[in-house]
This record gives sequence, C-alpha cells and structure tokens, in this order.
Amino acid sequence: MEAEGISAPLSLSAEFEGSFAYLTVRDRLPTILTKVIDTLHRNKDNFFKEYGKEGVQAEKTAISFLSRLRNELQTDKPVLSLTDNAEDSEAWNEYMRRQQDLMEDGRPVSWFKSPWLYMECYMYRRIQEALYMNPPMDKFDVFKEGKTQSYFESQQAIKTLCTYLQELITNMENMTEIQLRDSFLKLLQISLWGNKCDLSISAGQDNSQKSSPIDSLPDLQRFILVDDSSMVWSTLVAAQGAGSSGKKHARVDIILDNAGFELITDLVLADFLVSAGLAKQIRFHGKSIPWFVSDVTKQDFEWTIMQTMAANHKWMSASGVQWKHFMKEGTWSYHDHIFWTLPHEFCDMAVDAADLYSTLQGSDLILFKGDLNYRKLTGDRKWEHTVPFDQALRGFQPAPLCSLRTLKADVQGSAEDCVHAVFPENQGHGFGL
Ligand SMILES: O=P(O)(O)OC[C@H]1O[C@](O)(CO)[C@@H](O)[C@@H]1O
Ligand SMILES: [Mn+2]
Repeated sequence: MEAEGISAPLSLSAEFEGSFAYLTVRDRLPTILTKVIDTLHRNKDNFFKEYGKEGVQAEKTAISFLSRLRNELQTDKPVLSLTDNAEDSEAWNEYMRRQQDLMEDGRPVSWFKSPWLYMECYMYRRIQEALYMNPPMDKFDVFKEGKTQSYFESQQAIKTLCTYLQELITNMENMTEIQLRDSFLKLLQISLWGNKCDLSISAGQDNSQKSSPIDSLPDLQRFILVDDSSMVWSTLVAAQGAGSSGKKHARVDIILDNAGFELITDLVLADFLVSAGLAKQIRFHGKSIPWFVSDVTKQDFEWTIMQTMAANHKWMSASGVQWKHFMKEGTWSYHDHIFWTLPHEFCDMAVDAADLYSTLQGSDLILFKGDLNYRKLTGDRKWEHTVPFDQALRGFQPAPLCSLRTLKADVQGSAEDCVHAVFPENQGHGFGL
C-alpha cells in the first residue's frame, strides 16, 4: 500500500526469474518447510509422552497441513485466507485483499507472482496456522531447537562478550566521554555483526558465533559500507539534554531480530547504555509467534536471560543477574506487538498499527536489527542504490532511527554490511550509506 503520495519502485518478487527472491521462494523456503516437517516427525514420541494419542494425532494433522502448504508453494497456487481466527487473522486476510487489488489483469495473488516480502512472511504465518489448528501443538515452537543450539554453540563468544561488558562497567566511572563513545561504537558494531548469526539465511544450518566478537572487529571493519554510527552517538548525547523536570529520561527502543548470540549482543549493548547513564529505559520489541526460523519470541528472551544467569561462568552469570534485575525494576521491558509478524512495509505502520507508531514516537532512538527489518523499512523495493535511506522510508519516521543490518537480500544490492541512521526532518539530518 502506498504511503501518502510517496511513489515507490516495484516490489522485489519471485516473478523475476533468477533473482534472489526467486531462488528463495523456489529453493530456500521449501527447504525450511521440510525441516519444520522433520522437526515434528522427530518429536512424535515426545508428543505421545506429553499428550498421548491426541498429541500424535495433532502432530500427524499438522504435518499434513504443512505438506499441503509446501505443495501450494512449489506449484505457485493462489494464496489462501487464514482460517484459524487468531488475533491477527483478519489483518492478514485484509492484506491479501489489498494485494489482490494490486495484481494486474486480475491474476490471483500467488507465491511466484506476488511481493517476496509478503510471500515469505505469509509462509511463516501459515506454519503457525498449521499449529494453531491442531492443539495441543498450538504452543509448540518448531524453531526452538535451532535457536537454543545456536546459543549453546556460541558459548565462548558469549563468555568473551560478557567479560568485556563487566570490564567496561568496572572502569566506567574513570572513562572520558571519548572512551565511553568508543566503547559504545564497538558494542554497536558487535550488535551489527551479531546479525550474521541468522538461521533463515542458512535455512537452519548452524550459524553460531565461533570467533571472538571483539578481536574480529578490525578485520570486519572493511565490510561496512559507510559507517554513520557517530551520528547515532550524537543523537544519544543530545537525548541526555535536560528535560522540563531536570535530567531527561532517554529511552531507546531495540527492534530485535535473532535469538542466540545476536540477542546476547543486543542485551550487552542495552546493559552498557543503562550502566553508562545514556538511557534510562530500554524497550525491546520481539515477535509474538516463531518467525523467520531464528527471530526472538518472549520465551526466547526470558530463556536467554535465565540461561545466562545460570551459566557456570562468573561474568555471564553476573550479566544475567543484572539483566533480570533490569526487567524486574522496569528499566528494561519486552513487547511483542502483532504488527512485527504481519507482512506490512513499515511505511504502513502509522495507518495499520497507529498504536505502535505512536508508542515509537516516544523513543529517543530506535535501533532496527537485521535484514528483514531493513527490508520492511525500505519496503523491499527495487530502489536505485543512490536513493537516500530516508527517502526509501516513505514517511516512516516515528523517531530518530538506525538500521543495523548484515546484508542478506538485494534491497541494498552491495555485498557489504550497513549501518544506517536517519533523523526526522526537524533535526535536519537525513543520511545513510
Ligand atoms: O534475520 P534477518 O537478518 O532479518 O534475516 C532474515 C532475512 O534473511 C533471509 O532469509 C535471506 O535473505 C531473508 O529472506 C530474510 O529477510
Ligand atoms: Mn531474523
């Protein structure tokens, strides 16, 4: 749907044979679906133990739903309305009608003819429909195994990062502003690179963090296209300005992406922001259902903090204890609005999720993690590479925002990583890579 009066190029789509969208829909999405079916098969005995015959029957029916879905995808069938009467079903079905109105010569909305962004999101929502329709499978997270494995495979990197965080916190009061700034920029890059650990690009293959997240920074520097993070720092510093009641309470919103090591990098960054007095409140935004294989759900968020607390490592445990305290006292909070697991481009948010847009307008800085968020920020359209980032946002600017994304889809086109930052007109800055 077009944001008011701002035109945009075509959406990336699998209709362009040979494109990355085409290869994703033809090859990677069926592979992910097959792995989901295998996961259900492999857990058959557990379902029997936990739910008896009813569990096994539900697993069998869910598998038949998913096999049918895979066939629909592979044979480019018209997409179907959702029939699970979930909280977001009507929003999905309304979006399908909207997409149908956009189709030329009345062709049906289908996997290889419609926007890649819509079809990929739709697949993950249809997986959830197969579970919703077959209780007691409705609470089962088909991606949980991969997400927890990614956490356990990254232990050494997590220990290194938590140790680094505790060293920063111990030395914090002696730090000059330049040292604080440099530490922040280092943690921002670590959070950017944490985005490499994503299970949808790898179609579920292990993609955990093996190397030291700190020592690898110098080598990775050359892959950052144009680093605008210094403006992110300026925004944070400006947000410390005195408010009407004295010290302003800077609020940072982090739109999360993947669980596992990437989530740890985001929690470490958030801990630093609060410990350095750069933010008084951090709002984390995750997914309300399992999504794009490794995206963070509330269960993943809570499990990761508990797991870190319980680690047999002094600084991991100290970090986890601190994070649980931040959650308990409300300095940190977790939110999972359904909009983040709808297919909409973010320029639609002000209309289609006005409550969320209004919430984000209260932020001093919004950090968007990952490739899917970047694709939604820019509408996953065939922009020229010279288009300024804030133009591609087509009016989506609830607050100063920054995209921390390792490039996994065409919508930027270059092979490097991106740190974007953009500021609403009233701050006069509009820039990107
Ligand atoms: O976890 P991230 O960084 O959002 O990556 C997910 C992205 O990776 C891909 O799976 C590969 O391009 C996309 O389909 C999706 O946008
Ligand atoms: Mn992801």
